[in-house]
Amino acid sequence: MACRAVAFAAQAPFTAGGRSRSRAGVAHGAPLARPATSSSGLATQRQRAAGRRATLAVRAGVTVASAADIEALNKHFGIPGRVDVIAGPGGLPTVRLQHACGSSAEVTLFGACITSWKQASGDEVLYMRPDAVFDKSKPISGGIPHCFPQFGPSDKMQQHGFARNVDWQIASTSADPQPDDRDPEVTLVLTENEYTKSMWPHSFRVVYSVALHGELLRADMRVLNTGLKPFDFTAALHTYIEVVDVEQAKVSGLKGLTYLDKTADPKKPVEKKEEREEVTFTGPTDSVYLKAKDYVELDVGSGAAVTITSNKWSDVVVWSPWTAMPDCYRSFVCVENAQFSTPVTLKPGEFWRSQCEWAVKDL
Ligand SMILES: O=P(O)(O)OC[C@H]1O[C@H](O)[C@H](O)[C@@H](O)[C@@H]1O
Repeated sequence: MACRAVAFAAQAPFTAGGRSRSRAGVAHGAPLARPATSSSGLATQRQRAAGRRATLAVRAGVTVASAADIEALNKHFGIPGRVDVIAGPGGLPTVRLQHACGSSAEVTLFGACITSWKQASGDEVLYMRPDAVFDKSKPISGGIPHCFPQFGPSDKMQQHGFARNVDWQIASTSADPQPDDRDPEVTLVLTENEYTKSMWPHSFRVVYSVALHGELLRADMRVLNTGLKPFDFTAALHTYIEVVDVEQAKVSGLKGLTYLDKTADPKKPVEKKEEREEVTFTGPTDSVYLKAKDYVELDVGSGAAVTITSNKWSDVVVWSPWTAMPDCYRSFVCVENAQFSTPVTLKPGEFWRSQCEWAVKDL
């Protein structure tokens, strides 16, 4: 693991001094997916969608966040040029991280969703579904949304839990003062409120840090039981990755694992064994690989792969909706780190921590 950013209280805005120097990236110039909806096409789509939703939000009298709110957050937490609070998609307050090497990432406070991760070349790695909306009427459909405290359907709460459907708070921002290693980072926090308690009667704190280390994206999630009784949870980082075409995409690192095939009925999965060296896509796919290894790779079909290295996430989910989403299924695959097969039990005062790193490599 590379060194962590030194925590830097953002109340005193930090302007990194010293010479500016980019780190060698993971895959400078690696050719990323360029499907029919290319990265630039996607970005344009996203801006258009954002514009549409902003208009709707005003018409409906919904205030996503005023410019003054965003300015105040930026004044408090911004580290100019490295960590900036901006009006993101649909005007949602969004933290933009920019690494000295040219890479960037964006995280919305609504849902703590990583909506964008770009390499230094400007290539977007993540995928935003065309039906994504940014007015808080539903979770953001794309990027890396959270599933917490529930992965999948539940009788007690919405599919995949409430974390992707509520506002998180910025706890801190940082940038490493070492001139060679300026990892911009934001830490977001979610705690219980009346809404979460109506579905899940527990006191908790989720602390989620997102950082850029060169072109590599890093997420660190901690869940703390702040209440007086134990609770169980499941979770996932529901990562949407853009591919050239779903039929050219391949996931490796899953051979030999037992998986739950949820395609027929998510509530009654069928247990199977993965015999394939590379998982390819020829129809709807919804598989939870149990006790997965800490490394999987998604070949996006352009001569590049997204590598996913994790720690403490027990399972990997591979999902393609296929023609159930006719407008977009060809352009993405979800490869998700999940904690599903063994729910985590936390006693009062206990915490669980998991980490994940995404990088791009040439094949
Ligand atoms: O549409 P969403 O609620 O975002 O869920 C999208 C998908 O997420 C996961 O990958 C699950 O395994 C699927 O069963 C589910 O359909």
